[in-house]
Amino acid sequence: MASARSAAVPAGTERAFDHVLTGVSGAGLTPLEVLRRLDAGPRGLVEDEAQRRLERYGENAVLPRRPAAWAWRLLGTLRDPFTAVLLGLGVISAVATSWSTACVIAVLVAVSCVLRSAGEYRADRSAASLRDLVATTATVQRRAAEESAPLVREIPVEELVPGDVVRLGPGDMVPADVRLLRADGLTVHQAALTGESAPVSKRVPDAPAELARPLFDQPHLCFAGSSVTAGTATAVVTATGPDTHFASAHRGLAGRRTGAFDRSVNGISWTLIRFMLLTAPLVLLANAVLRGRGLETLPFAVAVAVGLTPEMLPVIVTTALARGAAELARRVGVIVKRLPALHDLGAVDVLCVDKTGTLTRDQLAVGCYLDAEGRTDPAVLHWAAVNSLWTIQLADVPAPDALDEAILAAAETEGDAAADGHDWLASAPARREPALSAVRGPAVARATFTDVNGVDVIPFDPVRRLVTAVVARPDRHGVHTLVVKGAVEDVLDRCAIDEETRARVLRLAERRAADGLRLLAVALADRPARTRPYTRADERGLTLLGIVGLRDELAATADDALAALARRGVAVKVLTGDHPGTAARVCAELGLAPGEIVTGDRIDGLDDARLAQLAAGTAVFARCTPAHKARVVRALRRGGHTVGFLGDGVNDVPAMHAADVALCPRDAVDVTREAADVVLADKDLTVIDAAVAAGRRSTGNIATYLRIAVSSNVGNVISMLAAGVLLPFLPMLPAQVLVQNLCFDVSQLAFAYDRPDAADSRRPAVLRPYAFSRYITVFGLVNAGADLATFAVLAVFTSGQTAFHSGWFTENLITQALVMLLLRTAAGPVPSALRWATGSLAAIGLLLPLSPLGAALGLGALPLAYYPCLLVVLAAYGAALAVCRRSRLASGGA
Ligand SMILES: Nc1ncnc2c1ncn2[C@@H]1O[C@H](COP(=O)(O)OP(=O)(O)OP(=O)(O)O)[C@@H](O)[C@H]1O
Ligand SMILES: [Mg+2]
Repeated sequence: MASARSAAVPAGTERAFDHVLTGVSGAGLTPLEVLRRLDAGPRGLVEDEAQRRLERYGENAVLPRRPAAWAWRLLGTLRDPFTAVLLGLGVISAVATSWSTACVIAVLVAVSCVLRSAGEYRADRSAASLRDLVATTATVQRRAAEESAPLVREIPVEELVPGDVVRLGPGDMVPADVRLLRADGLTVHQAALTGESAPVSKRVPDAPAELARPLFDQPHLCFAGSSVTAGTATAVVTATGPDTHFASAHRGLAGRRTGAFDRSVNGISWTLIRFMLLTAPLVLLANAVLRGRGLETLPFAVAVAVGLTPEMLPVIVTTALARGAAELARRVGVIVKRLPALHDLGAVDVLCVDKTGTLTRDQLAVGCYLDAEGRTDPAVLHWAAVNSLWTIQLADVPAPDALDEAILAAAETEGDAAADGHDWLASAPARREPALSAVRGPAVARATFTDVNGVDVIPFDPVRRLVTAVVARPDRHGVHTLVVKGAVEDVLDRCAIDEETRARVLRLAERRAADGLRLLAVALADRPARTRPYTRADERGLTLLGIVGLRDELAATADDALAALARRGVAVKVLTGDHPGTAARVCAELGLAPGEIVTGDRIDGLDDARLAQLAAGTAVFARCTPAHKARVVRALRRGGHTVGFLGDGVNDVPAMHAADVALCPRDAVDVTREAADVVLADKDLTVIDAAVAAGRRSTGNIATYLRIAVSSNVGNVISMLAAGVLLPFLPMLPAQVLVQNLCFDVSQLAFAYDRPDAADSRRPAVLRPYAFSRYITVFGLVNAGADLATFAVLAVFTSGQTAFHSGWFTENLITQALVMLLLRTAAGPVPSALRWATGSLAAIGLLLPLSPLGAALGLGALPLAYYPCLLVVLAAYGAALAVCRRSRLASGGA
């Protein structure tokens, strides 16, 4: 595969370590040789050298972090379907040599593109600054100077350079392409590169023969874009940023999942475009059949079609979402990393959460330690502590784990209390291990044991649900002791016990779990000492010691948050890896009726359709592996729900990817934060309610725009068709139609600043194309009625097309302003943006026909007698709107 990599590097590019890269993956170099070729060492780069390399090779980012240039942004907006349709119509007008229409369409396209790129630029900038707040870091080992001791510290991922020595632990993103120097039980998830969903194990290979495998299967290489699911490692960076395999595979691809937002906005856009494409032939046909007009009506038909296009939709959407996101960040510290996720959040009707650290505080305290008979036995706690201690000690990156922390703290207290009774816990002096004391603080460091020595670790993973520490005991020469702790069922599966004992221990666990305790079983096995590493295959034939029970406090605001979500019509489901009994108790305490609890094994036995059925009616899923969680989420989505997932662990990542919108607390591990669309300021769950409400408000504003824009456009088309047939001339000149349309569009931007009715955010808000249809029909007809009344007035008071055009133009703009004020959903005071917009519309409507610009457009002054009559028509129109709204004749919408 060496050739594959070298082939990917363009010839003649002087990238830093091409020679090394090819060598690294192919030639079976030893770690030391790799380091030498990278001009690096196992102790890490010197800071100055790292700085030089950063300047030379650039930031370690796949895409440049600078916002795109203006020209690119403008070009990008041309790709949107509305703009494309407008441009198409412009070309048709040009071909028909209707130059004025073509020019006005060009102006329209330009205005909408400029507005749109300005809106997107602002939105991108604020989203980027929000994202920076939750950016991921890499653990790097560097030295201040050549002779200084190496220092392990966190740096922004972008500052990594080739030759850097990095540490990897569970929950880390692999920050660049790296070559492993040392690895311990490392498994990584490389789905982003290979599409393979199961994690693969990585290690420093024993035999060079293994290096002949395909690139991504090579055991000693890890790649940017993958993440660590279990185990730890130390590695040297071989390629960064655009040189990584991830970058070459994803060049130009956004690679995001499509959520509810993309589906609904795309759906609406295409419905409208289809409708619009139908209008032009209809206008042509009506004029041809009833008036015998020919192709000379083409520019008019085109203008009517353009008038129907809500080309400001993308601008409104971006502005409304960006405003919502900025407000959330300011008010409750919730960070929306991807704007459409805010809409999806408002649409969520099922929120799945994990238990520990989400519903509970993840501040555990040991509640009991029992032998297999249910009697208190300090030896159980002791061995659990030995396991915790060495799991932490032997990891390259000590990963904080509340469970292990609690066990060590309890063991220390127990040791102090029984200092003379038990000799299993040495009191002092403690052997302070730098890695541990750095992470844990003094309390844990004191609990170090002097009588056992860690040899190896088989790290925890959420599928196996257990962790093994291998230790050597001073009193047993030539023997290694495997200390295993983990989920009761999974440890029992690996113990040499009879069915009866197994059943008894399971019952004991059941009883304790019903008290809400988290349970771990502890087991031992002696093996002849060896130097070969221990593997999962060694975890069998164990002797059961007993179980440790840990208590976890409920999160302070969890019950309030769940109640608030229920009021908003969001069903909460718990997906946990824990014991069903523990999960049931926690849910009951939170007032969440657990009902029947479904376990992971049961999920395995169901096909997708049956699972979808079951999932809809189940509130708690226990003993779930990461894959189970993801399957449940997918099943719920298939059942028509919009699903959010809130989790904080590596084991939640697959489910987060499967959900419409993924949430995590700010202190979650890197992969989880990377997978999340929405990052919560802290573990206070009540902010989710605020976020959901903000999402629904943004969606509400977009829906208001759509309802009003589309219904008045529909009204206009009906009037145009009617007038076209009734009049001996065109009811409006193409340029007039387009100018009027431009005024409508720009004024409607104000809806992004409205605050919709609170009642609107009481249920999940989804934009559905067909939900608007009744509303649009009713108000479209009322609008057309006002136009026809105006035609009658004009017929009485005026003659000639200029006066007719002017009269209708004035009426149209003022009715539009009325509609905007009367049909907005909010009951509160009119925001100033909307006051300005409607005021300006009315002013333009009244004054433009009198101005020189009006004259250029073919408009002119109107007889004074027209105005009082117009007032009567407007009053009647306003009254009709109010009646329709009140009678809920036209309910529907978002
Ligand atoms: N450090 C550990 N050592 C041993 N066993 C553990 C450890 N952490 C978790 N387990 C076991 O693995 C099971 C699943 O843990 P995991 O962290 O995967 O659960 P989860 O899905 O995150 O659940 P939760 O909803 O409680 O967060 C736990 O119930 C426990 O029995
Ligand atoms: Mg968890």
